[in-house]
Amino acid sequence: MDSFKINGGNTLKGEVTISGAKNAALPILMSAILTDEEVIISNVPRLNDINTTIKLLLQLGAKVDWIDENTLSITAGSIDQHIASYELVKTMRASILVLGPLLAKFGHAEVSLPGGCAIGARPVDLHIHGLKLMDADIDVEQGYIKATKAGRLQGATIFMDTVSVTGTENLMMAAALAEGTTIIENAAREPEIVDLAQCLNAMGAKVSGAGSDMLTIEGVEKLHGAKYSVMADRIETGTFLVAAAVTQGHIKCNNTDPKALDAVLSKLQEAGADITTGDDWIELSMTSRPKAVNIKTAPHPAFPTDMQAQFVTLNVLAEGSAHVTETIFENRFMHVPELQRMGADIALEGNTAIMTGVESLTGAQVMATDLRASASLVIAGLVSTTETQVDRIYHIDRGYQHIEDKLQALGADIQRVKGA
Ligand SMILES: CC(=O)N[C@H]1[C@@H](OP(=O)(O)OP(=O)(O)OC[C@H]2O[C@@H](n3ccc(=O)[nH]c3=O)[C@H](O)[C@@H]2O)O[C@H](CO)[C@@H](O)[C@@H]1O
Ligand SMILES: C=C(OP(=O)(O)O)C(=O)O
Repeated sequence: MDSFKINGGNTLKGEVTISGAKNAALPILMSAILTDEEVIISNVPRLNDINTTIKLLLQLGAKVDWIDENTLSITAGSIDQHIASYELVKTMRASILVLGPLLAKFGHAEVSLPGGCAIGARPVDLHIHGLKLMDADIDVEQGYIKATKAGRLQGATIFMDTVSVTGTENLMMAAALAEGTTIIENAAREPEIVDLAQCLNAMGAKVSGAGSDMLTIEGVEKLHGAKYSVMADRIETGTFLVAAAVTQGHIKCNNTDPKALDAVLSKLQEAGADITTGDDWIELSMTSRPKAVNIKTAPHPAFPTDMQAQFVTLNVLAEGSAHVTETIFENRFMHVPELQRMGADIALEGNTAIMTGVESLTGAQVMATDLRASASLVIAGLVSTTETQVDRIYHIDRGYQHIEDKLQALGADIQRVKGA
């Protein structure tokens, strides 16, 4: 397993190009299942999760080719399998996103239940409930969700008890080919939902209301091919901005969308960062130690859970004390014990971490447990006074394209050490 060796102390300076968003690309790639025609998707990040998605589409029988470094061509007309196996689903929970498209297009889907992961139980009951309301027959047997529908799914009004991002996406994709109109109430409002809706509409779907908590999807009989470019990764952007802030650096993130990062930018400003934005760039300059900031995660447009771990690291090094409360996932503080081993002062009380900033951290051998926890440990390594080794970085490779190359270009001393 690969690890990172980081020698902290360098100030991050320069420009970084932000990649396409993992969490938008995954549902968009799956949406190609809904049409027999070719879908060309650009700004696709080169990530392990994308490789897993391609493997899954190929196993189903789709034709998938890279046209250039970040552009994929997918033709799903040849799909003749409808099963997403445990082997793939266990490495990527987002594989659940094949359920809606396969069922809507072929009337049959078998998808392994994803099970829990390091950050929480992560059930998929809302996905199943919504599809049942659309008249699908669904059984859970031997660890698999087995869904069938003779004829087209039926439009329905679906109230989501809890705001779910992939739940909303799965139902939106299923509804695109259903007979009649589907209304999704208490829908997720994340920018990635808007991106998927725009891609579906480019394929001929009739989705409106994306970005609000009520989606209306008028089902159509057929979708057609399209060309679509994936939105920028707001979490990658936020991660680089926090990394620059803790090193008291000055960076510009290009190819990104400041409008998708309101909550994060406002917390960085509260921490003392000077932020300037343009249509597709964000510049951050930090000339002093950050000030501690209180955070509470919640669905968009509130502060994203996927930026929580990075802000814990910022607070660990900040002037003052702060609370970080995680309201989305029940176990998303796995980075805390690792940061404590580097000298962080953090107390955990239920779903709240209470941090009192220290002036510096010392390096240690630490273990990445999930994607954003890994990012927070890398950021801690950038400012620690002795060498940090972050193990199990396959987690980080799920969601950050060439993170060490991008950090090196900004002046960080970080090396990938190849493992067995
Ligand atoms: C691939 C992708 O886009 N992943 C993102 C997506 O994950 P994901 O879509 O899996 O997360 P959800 O929005 O579904 O989860 C939100 C909450 O709803 C609960 N829940 C969800 C579905 C369900 O059927 N039943 C249920 O109870 C979850 O356990 C969690 O407590 O949104 C999360 C919340 O912004 C992000 O952290 C992930 O990065
Ligand atoms: C939790 C995340 O991803 P996933 O839902 O794919 O596990 C994430 O992107 O931070």
